[in-house]
Amino acid sequence: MKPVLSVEETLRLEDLIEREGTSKAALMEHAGEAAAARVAQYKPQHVAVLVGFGNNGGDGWVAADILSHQGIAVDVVSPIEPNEIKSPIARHVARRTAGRDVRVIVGPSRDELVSILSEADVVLDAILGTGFTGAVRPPFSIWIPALNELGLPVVSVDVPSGLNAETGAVETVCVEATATVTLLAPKIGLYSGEGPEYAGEITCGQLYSHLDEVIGDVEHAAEIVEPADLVDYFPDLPSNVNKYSRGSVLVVAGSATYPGAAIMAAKAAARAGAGYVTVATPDACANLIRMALPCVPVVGVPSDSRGAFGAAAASAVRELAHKFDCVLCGPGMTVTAGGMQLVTELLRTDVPLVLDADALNCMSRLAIGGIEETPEVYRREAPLILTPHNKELSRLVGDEPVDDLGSAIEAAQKLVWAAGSDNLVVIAKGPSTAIVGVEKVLLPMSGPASLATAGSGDVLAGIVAANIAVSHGDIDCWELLCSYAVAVHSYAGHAAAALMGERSVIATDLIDVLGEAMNLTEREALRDAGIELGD
Ligand SMILES: NC(=O)C1=CN([C@@H]2O[C@H](COP(=O)(O)OP(=O)(O)OC[C@H]3O[C@@H](n4cnc5c(N)ncnc54)[C@H](OP(=O)(O)O)[C@@H]3O)[C@@H](O)[C@H]2O)[C@H](O)CC1
Ligand SMILES: [K+]
Repeated sequence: MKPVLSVEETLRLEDLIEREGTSKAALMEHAGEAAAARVAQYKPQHVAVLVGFGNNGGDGWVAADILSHQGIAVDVVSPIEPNEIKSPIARHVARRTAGRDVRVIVGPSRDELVSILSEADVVLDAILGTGFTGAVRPPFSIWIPALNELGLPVVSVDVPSGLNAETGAVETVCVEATATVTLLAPKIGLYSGEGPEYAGEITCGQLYSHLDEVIGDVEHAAEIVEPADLVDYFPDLPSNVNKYSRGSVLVVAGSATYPGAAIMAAKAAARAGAGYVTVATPDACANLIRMALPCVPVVGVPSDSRGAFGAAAASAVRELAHKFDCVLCGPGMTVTAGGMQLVTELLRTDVPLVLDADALNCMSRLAIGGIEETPEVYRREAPLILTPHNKELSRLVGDEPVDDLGSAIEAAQKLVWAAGSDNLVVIAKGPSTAIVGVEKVLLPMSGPASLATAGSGDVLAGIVAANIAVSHGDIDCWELLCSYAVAVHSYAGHAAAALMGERSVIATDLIDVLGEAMNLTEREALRDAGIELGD
């Protein structure tokens, strides 16, 4: 797993490295080397380097020098003369580079800038990095749209200029990068808010060879899950299993209004490897679900007058629950008094539990204000996995706004820290999903746009429940198990898009390709771990 840092954590890390004997000036030289190496991959003959006033600009000046030594024509565009740069280390490298074989253009007009950029094969964006805040001021507010309009390949240093490295917010304008070389460790803003939209392909510049020895001493905002991290998470399928010992899931879901959610969650759980899946659903929709799922037993429990779980459903489901390796509750159930009783009862059982969709909305109504104020409601011994999207997560923490990765992580941490249990994990779903446990925040591979379709969350909930059931509790890190489930879901998005076209994917397509998605996840993990693949 690769740590992802906030801006403050990055500064702490730089200080730590300096104390170990590597100066910030030396880090800037390595940053410039990493940026130059990424630009050189485009095999350019002519490069334009846009530099700002700070150290991000310093990295650009170093890169310009290296690229010109490789025989590439380099134009450096700066808002001020090298001598006027305030940061001593950036000023030093700027003056050094200006004395070499590069063309330096200071303070060009918009038209001059466009004509310089038009000659370049690749542009290096070293305007603004982690020191940027607020709205982009002139002249960069003129440079950035002019650059974007040309549509050239752009490599950004550390973060695309205009992106807030902490929040991923773009207030006014931001460089649309083809690639970003982030320095030392990825910045959280690249994965949050609008970061993924602007950053292009993210690689990390290795500036310090002993990073592994010091990074543990700096707290980090999150960790990126790499394919190889999942190499131990492929459930075996030994020949001596039966349908029960493979892992059983009870899906408590559906209502007369939303029977389809129960169908998708149950089918996804079965396709994701659970040997025995049963649906408990209100009587009102039980027959419909039976017809749709011939391979799944469907137990009808008392409905209310609207065809949702009624008051007597809770005790009926509690009786059933303890016979299963995992219970998934929520898809399509709607929020009713019966549903709230049901969720309360399930939280009291000792069966691993996944709460999704309206089970989360029921849960948020079990307390006034944020549910984290009354953690006894959801604190339990057995694993509890919550799978909220931003709105559901916001309701769980007393309607505090949750609108980007950072605020989602914060809200999820409130919940897990209040309960203080290793067995509680929040899968905070969004364009970038975070998996939040007491000690870890993991960022699994983000999924393709094809996953943004109704029912996609029901499918993910089914995959999570199946993997919990299949593991039979033999798991030392629930966050990684959830990352595996999210990765399978993402690969299903890719596989379904390849078959159907990205715009056409619907949730049932994801279920149909789950087998292929599990194979893809496994193959990628083995390849990343350097394990030879058979034919
Ligand atoms: N992580 C590492 O190990 C290393 C990172 N390096 C690089 O350094 C930058 C951070 O450098 P810093 O000097 O702190 O900040 P920036 O260069 O990103 O930006 C500061 C300048 O930007 C101006 N600024 C700030 N906000 C705005 C705005 N809204 N509009 C226009 N200009 C803005 C600011 O001007 P002030 O007037 O506010 O002072 C500064 O001039 C990091 O990202 C890496 O690229 C080092 O190479 C060392 C290794
Ligand atoms: K930049």
